[in-house]
Amino acid sequence: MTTVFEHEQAYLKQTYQQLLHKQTQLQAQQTATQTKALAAKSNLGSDITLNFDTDIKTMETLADIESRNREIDTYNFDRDIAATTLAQLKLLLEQPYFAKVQLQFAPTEAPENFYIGTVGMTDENKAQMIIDWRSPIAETYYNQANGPTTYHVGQRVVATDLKLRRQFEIHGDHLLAYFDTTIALEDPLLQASLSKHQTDQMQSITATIQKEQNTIIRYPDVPVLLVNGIAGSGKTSVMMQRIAYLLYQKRTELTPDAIYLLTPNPLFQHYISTVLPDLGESNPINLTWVQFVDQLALPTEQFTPEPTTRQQLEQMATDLVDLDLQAADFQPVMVARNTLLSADALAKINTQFTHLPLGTKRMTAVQAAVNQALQRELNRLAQTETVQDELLALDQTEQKKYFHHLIDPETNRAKRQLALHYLRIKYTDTISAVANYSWLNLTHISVRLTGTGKVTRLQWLYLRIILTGYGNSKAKFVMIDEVQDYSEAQLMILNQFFKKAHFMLLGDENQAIEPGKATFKQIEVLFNTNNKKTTTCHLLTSYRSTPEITALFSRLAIGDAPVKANSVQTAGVMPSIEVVSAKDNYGHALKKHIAKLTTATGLTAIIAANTEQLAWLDQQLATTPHQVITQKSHLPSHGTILLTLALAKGLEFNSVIIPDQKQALYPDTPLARHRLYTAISRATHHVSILADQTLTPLLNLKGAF
Ligand SMILES: Nc1ncnc2c1ncn2[C@@H]1O[C@H](COP(=O)(O)OP(=O)(O)OP(=O)(O)O)[C@@H](O)[C@H]1O
Repeated sequence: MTTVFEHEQAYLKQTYQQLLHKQTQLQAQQTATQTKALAAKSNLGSDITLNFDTDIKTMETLADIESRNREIDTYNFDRDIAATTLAQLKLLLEQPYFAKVQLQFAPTEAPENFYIGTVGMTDENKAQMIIDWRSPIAETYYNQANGPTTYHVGQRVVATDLKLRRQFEIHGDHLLAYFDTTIALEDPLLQASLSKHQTDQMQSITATIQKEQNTIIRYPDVPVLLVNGIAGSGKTSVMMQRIAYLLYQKRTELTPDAIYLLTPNPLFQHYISTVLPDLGESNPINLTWVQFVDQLALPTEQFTPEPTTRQQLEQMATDLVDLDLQAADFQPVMVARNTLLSADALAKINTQFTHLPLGTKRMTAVQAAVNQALQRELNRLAQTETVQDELLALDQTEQKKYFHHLIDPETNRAKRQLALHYLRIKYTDTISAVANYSWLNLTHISVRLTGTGKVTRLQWLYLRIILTGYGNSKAKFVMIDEVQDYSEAQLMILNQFFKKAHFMLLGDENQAIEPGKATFKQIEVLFNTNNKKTTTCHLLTSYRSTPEITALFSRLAIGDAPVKANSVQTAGVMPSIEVVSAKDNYGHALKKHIAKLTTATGLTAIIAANTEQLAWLDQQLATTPHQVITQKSHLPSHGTILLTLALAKGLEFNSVIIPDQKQALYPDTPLARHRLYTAISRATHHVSILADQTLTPLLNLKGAF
């Protein structure tokens, strides 16, 4: 009689062979398509007679080219589909699936097996061989409850009976182990995954997503989803899995370029960059706040560096309604070095629309009038002898540049049309400047509105948004990780800039390490605008840190509700807290800790409170091997690194050393408490806190250890 293990191993081998077979077939098919596409491309030149002598001939030639291009497009489409499937097969050949559920849909029916993998795959007969972890049926695996259960197919709830929930450890076609599981805390695959050493890049959590995390990943599409979770509870992981889930669920309408991801810094961007490709999906647009603002190419005005408050932006919006635009609030529109519309003329156009409130509606109306004037001017210029002579004097290269073919206008009308086309290209910059409201002097308006002679970058940007409707209306989702690091003003801007997008905001108030950032209450109020409602979810289990480390950082947590943090990691070692006395050498003690914690695998991070402390530590460690990590670095896979707390945000390390040099770095203030909480919670297994003579009062945890 075959054992369960033998049976599963045989099934795995069979599935693996099917995957290999499919791969071979697709590769052959792809080569054939490529050959056909190449033949069609090379025939394009020889089969088609290029004739641009007259308008009619030109149209016929273009139609011919168009039909050939369509043929090539079809080949390209087939090739792209095959390439996607081949990429999915590559993923599956590493691990065909990680779990199986056995479901019985009716007492009279036999239970059915469903094998769950990173992506779904059908066999030669189009029968489902592996189901995607994001498919409705896979929900039964993540619900983590054997017996009668349900899953969702759109709005429909399907009832079923989960007879078996089996997890696999698989490498290629080798079954290493299998576990039949019933409840979350006994999840052996989770324990196996957590006990592995952390790598320099974040890993996906597909096989071990926990129930509370699954609820968020599969949460219905709501306008604003706020995830409030303790350190290491999987917020970033959940965010990445939800992106993959949304891309699967909305695959006919959502592409990665309609998803924006706001992350703390470039080091973190690199850290998470392989998660989605490992799930068979492309990365969305990933920006830090600084990159977001930079790509908006704001003018290089002298903005005041003072922080911007929500109240200032709100006041600006209120005052704008009553503002009477003057000539100085406009900038002339120039065409061919001549003034088409002076500032006075623009102010006059504005007065025609004062029945509309000052804001996007009024500015759209003014813009339409400005655009009409511009088009009239281009029409007029197209009829002038100067422009027509300029047109006829274009050499062959220039003609191809402007028209993609050579021109030979036979009638005046044809000449005029070609001249207009030529002018529209020649003055593209002017046309787009008009479309981008360059005729508004936003700096002048913002200075008038603030009334202080000073304007911040955010005030300027906000004015542009509320006055001209500036923003990105193509983005469908905006995910903001570490949302506690954003001020109310920044969030107001993001909310208005991405006005059509749905938001997912993830953070931990206890990790707000800079002053002046938005609280979760403020975030909720701020996003509860325009009939939007914020839905809040909580994550209270730490997957990163051992119970001992989780206990230490959760004691530092402050908030409305006490943090009921727990850890699913197996027990580890107690954090070490050492106070180096005046007669001992602090640098020497530090090196001793580094030597103890640096292992062949995993990273040891020395987290400096700020750049000054980092420079000091770097000097102290001149003879100890370590790497200073900057924004542009990539994390090494092992060894000792030195980095600031700001850069360590969102990352994790096997061991963390927190040098509390001179104790003043972590005084008893809420902000210092957040900073220490954040630093400690970066550790998975070991924490060493090393104080110079006096221990921070924050760690005066009587009876804690
Ligand atoms: N369900 C899970 N299965 C396996 N590992 C998990 C799971 N959830 C989280 N982890 C692991 O726990 C660690 C912390 O996850 P993550 O960085 O996503 O948490 P976070 O809440 O964003 O952390 P922080 O806010 O402290 O930066 C990661 O190593 C992640 O892989």
